[in-house]
Amino acid sequence: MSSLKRAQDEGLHTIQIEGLRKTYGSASPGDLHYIIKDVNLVVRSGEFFILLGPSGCGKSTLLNMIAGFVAKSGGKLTVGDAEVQRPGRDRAVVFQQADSSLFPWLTVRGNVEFGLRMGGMRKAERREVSDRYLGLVGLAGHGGKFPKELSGGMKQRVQLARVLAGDPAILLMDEPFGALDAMTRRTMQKELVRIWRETNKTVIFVTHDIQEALLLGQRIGIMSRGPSSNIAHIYDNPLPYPRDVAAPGFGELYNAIQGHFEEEEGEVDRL
Ligand SMILES: Nc1ncnc2c1ncn2[C@@H]1O[C@H](COP(=O)(O)OP(=O)(O)OP(=O)(O)O)[C@@H](O)[C@H]1O
Repeated sequence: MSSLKRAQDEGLHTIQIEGLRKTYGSASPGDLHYIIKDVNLVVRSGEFFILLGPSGCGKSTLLNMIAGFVAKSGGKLTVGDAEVQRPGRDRAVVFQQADSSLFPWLTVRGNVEFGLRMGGMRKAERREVSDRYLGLVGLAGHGGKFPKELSGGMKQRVQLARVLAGDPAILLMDEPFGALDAMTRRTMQKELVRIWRETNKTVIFVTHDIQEALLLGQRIGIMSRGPSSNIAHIYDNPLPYPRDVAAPGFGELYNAIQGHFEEEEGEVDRL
């Protein structure tokens, strides 16, 4: 049994969030402006969880807090037994803009191997790992190219391969396909599901696209409109993988989630 699989079985990478809050600078305690407030959530090891919500509600803030990039203002946030206080090798983030995360002076292979080289891994082993992950993301044979020679979708695959090469237990994905054209996006969604099923990683995936949420996630956490946003409702998505928008049940779930947002909009309008 692999160490990741064993860790999952033992719940070592379960993410537990209780009463989590984030506020940005305020002069007096009575005047606190909460970005997120009282967020409660448990994400199980190996789960594919979606954070879905309108622009500006705090999805990236929450993801970055789990990553350890953004400090909490209150509440509890643990991975396994450990309180999250800083970034860790068990968690890695895939950003929307691959451009800003890839080193333009390194080849595709150089980018994928960068973290491994910094970690002191020997060349032959690095080569083995980068071959494996470039193959997994469909980039075998492109290792010698530079980022500027790649399409947007290919760059995003390199970013994913680099993150996977570090073998984090938890993948935190912040609208990773948001900048791609519709066809490439669909291909990447399918690839991600395939990779997730092959690697058993925990995925938390941020999107504001209901269709994307339904194609990917086992559970979909709906964030309320900010400020003081929290997870207002969680939808289970039991549809079998690989998924298709035409699958029975897809439309019903889509309508339920859309209805949820329309109701919330109505409440905002009535204020
Ligand atoms: N460093 C910061 N200082 C002050 N306010 C911030 C900071 N970072 C984010 N915010 C505010 O927090 C709120 C939530 O932002 P966040 O980027 O988390 O939302 P989001 O749901 O990911 O949005 P989008 O879907 O548009 O990316 C916004 O109102 C934003 O202006």
